[in-house]
Amino acid sequence: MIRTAQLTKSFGERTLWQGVDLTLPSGRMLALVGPSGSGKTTLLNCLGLLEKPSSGDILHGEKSLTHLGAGGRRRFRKAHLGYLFQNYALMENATVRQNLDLARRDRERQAHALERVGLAGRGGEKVHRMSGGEQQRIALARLMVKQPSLVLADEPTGALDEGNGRMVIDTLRQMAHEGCTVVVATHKEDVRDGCDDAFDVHTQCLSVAV
Ligand SMILES: Nc1ncnc2c1ncn2[C@@H]1O[C@H](COP(=O)(O)OP(=O)(O)OP(=O)(O)O)[C@@H](O)[C@H]1O
Repeated sequence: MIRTAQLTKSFGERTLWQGVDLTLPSGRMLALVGPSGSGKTTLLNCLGLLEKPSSGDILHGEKSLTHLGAGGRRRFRKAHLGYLFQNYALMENATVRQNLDLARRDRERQAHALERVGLAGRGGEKVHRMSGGEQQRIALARLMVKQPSLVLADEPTGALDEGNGRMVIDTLRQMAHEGCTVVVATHKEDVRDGCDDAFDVHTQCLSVAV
């Protein structure tokens, strides 16, 4: 389980959020909501150890993650974290399969994941020839192959039509069901409604579903 303790982030004089205490239990989906510029992506980046908070801590069990060095952060990210970010972070000149190999070289899992995201049989294609929405779905397939314990998703339905958007949320829900924690930054009401809990980074109000 990951939790934050009095987490605060400022850029210069401007404080985005302060004293954030969040518990992220496995099996649950948390939506990060709030107006544009309120700091949803920045909070995701901090949880993903891509950016440092100004103060406070992020804890995995009793272990502080904010005090890890570069090597420790890299190992933690590799072992535990999965990202579904807007730039997809795919190797564009490689094939879909080569991208999935980076997560885990398990052809059976890969085939299942590609089928789940509607890209069955496309493993040999070069990523840069595929559409934005298809690339977003490759990133989702890569997550399914990796099976991280914490998934961080930034507007994961952004480039997708309604049906594929629903498929993404259903897949994240399935991953939560299998025991991972999912955190989703979103403006979209249907995505928020698909999550269990919601944290408004602007008002710092947490709504928990019972
Ligand atoms: N490295 C940085 N230096 C200074 N300001 C930054 C930096 N990174 C982000 N910001 C500022 O922090 C604020 C929050 O940005 P962030 O992307 O986290 O918001 P957001 O809630 O995700 O917005 P949106 O919904 O529009 O994507 C913005 O005003 C942004 O300009």
